[in-house]
Amino acid sequence: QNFQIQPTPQQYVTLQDSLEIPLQVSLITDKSYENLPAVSLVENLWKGQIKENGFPIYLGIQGDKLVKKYKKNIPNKSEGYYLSIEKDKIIVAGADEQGLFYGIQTLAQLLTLPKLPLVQVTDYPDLPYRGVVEGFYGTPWSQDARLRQLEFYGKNKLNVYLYGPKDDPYHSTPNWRKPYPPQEAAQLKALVDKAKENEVIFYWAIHPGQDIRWNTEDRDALMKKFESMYELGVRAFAVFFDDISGEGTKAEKQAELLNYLDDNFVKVKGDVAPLVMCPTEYNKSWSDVKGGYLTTLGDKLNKGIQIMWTGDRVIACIDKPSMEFINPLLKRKAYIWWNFPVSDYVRDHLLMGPVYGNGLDIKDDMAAFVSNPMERAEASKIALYSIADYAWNLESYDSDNSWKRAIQDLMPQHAKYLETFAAHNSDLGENGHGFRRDESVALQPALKALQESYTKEGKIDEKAYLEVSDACQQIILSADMLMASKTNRPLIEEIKPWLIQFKLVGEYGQQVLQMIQEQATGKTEDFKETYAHAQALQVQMGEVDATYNQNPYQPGVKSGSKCLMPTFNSLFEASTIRYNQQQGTQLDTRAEYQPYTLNSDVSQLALLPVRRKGRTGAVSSSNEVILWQSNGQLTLAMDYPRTLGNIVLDLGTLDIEGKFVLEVQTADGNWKTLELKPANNKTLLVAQAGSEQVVQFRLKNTSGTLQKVYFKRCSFNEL
Ligand SMILES: C=CCNC1=N[C@@H]2[C@@H](O)[C@H](O)[C@@H](CO)O[C@@H]2S1
Repeated sequence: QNFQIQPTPQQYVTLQDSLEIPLQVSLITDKSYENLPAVSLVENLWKGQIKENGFPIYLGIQGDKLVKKYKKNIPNKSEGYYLSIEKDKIIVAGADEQGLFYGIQTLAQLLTLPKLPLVQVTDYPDLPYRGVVEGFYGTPWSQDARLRQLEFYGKNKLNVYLYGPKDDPYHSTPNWRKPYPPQEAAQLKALVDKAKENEVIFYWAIHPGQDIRWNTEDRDALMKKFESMYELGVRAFAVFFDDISGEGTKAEKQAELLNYLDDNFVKVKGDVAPLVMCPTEYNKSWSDVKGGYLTTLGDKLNKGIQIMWTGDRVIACIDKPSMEFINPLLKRKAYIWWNFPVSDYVRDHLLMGPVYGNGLDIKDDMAAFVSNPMERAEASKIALYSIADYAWNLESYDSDNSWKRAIQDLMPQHAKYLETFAAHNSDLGENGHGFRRDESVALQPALKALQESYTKEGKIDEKAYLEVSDACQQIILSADMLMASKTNRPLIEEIKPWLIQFKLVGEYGQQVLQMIQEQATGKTEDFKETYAHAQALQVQMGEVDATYNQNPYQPGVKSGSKCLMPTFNSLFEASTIRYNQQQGTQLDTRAEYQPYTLNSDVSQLALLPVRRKGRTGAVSSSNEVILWQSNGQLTLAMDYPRTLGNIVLDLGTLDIEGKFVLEVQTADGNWKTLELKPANNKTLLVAQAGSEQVVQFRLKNTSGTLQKVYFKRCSFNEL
């Protein structure tokens, strides 16, 4: 059968028979359950059709005499359930109340079929905690987006949501000490209630590390803040010490504080979930095992406290070796914070592709698997759907099948169009973490064949040509249909700039195909106009990129950036070069121009992409603390000598005297030092590059020791 339960259940037996969906049902359950989320859910499935003599649905929890005879069928696993749909009754028996809720979520999915299949589902999750940490930099999700998320988590059996948006002032420095104002407090309370309805544990996280003082005053301030959150109904707490520098990074102090909170708040309250903490060294590439930070946490932190971990690098897939490295150090199973589909370091890209690359053999090595998503909440649901699938049943996870079901679930009426869009908007582009994803997978062979046959021999591979031509039509059609969609408007509004860009990519592809066709078949009279049309589309794509989603980090809108655009640009250039050779013309052959090149021996900077916007060049910023070794340097080289105006830097501190030196090399080969002056009361430094033409400039750590700085900005403009 083509219907699949989400997440894939542990055991699913169908009796090859089905049942008309009962119009009226009677709920037979222990009366003390009436306001359980599970019961409210089943009442909503048969709104108003709950009658005494209706079709019997038995709802029970292991231990109730009501489900005594199913004792053996109910899995002895937390959140497990047994669902049996029979000719004359339905039984939903949970190992606990969450399991009962999930059994009904599964029943709800089966009710979307024309008839109810007679099945027996025996199911439970591989991992005890599965969900989402709203932990990204950027615009925090809106209240409505969060309410929709919590409903989505209930449906997909995700049971944790950690509230920790870096840019929420009451979560982080300096206002973490202050209680939420009434309006925000009311909104958080609404989220706590919605989470409860969906059997989701709502974790409220605090991020005090940048300015916390290790004294009783701040410790009490933290207790007080937790108390005020407890009043709002929060029953799960987290403390994040990531992306900070200075006093707050000390492991002993962090452990002391957390143990205090554990002993004097969590254990005292009695109805609060285990504390979760996010360490300062939160990935292997940053950890200095000998330094003892991780082993201090592992040794000193109360055993019940969970410790988060992102894997071998900030952005990395999780596998067995990763877990074998960290668990012994922490002396517990790491609580995985998976940095996907978060895109706060590649903000001009959407990550809509399949979830793949995590080990299927590590269900016993992780305490949790939570995803850090994109600031675009609805668009994140494609990945979150598959993360729910993976975390519930690792061994049976199939990334492509899951991705297709995720898309079907998100836009049932436009699944084909959303799949076309998602397939070509999945890679991150160059980025400081070096993390990449597949893109345009199904079309890659044809794109490659078309590009090779034309750029090498000037010939058209007909089969590839037709396939790419059809794909371009599909792209234009998909973009138009999605932009005009009447369903899931919140998603369409989020991705609209990328849909506009995606349509232009399809149109640009069509013109480029025409260019190579006209050039290869000697129809050169039309070439000039087709060339001009392609250029007009390049200008429009540049406009979209310079208009939407402007932010100080990775501004703009990239679509089809891994395969479609590089292929189309390469064919544009090759056909224009061939045309110029044939006709003796001088048409400009540049499709997309990148005149600046970055080089660095500081590993966290080496891969950072450089972007050009108009006459401004900027190195993509990083959210992290940069370990800039002594004599380490960052250079920006020009393709040819250019006159530069200002060079602007933000290293998170003005105190670079005797630590960093900025120099430029002019066209005559000489180097000269530039004076960096504070630009305003924050941490911006500016230097005038002078009137001479510059070949390259470089920033060097001349302090003789390792420097820990931020890398918030490095930009320059051409005069
Ligand atoms: C285990 C703790 C992870 N803490 C992190 N804080 C940062 C997050 O706030 C970012 O969204 C993410 C992607 O840029 O990078 C690190 S990951």
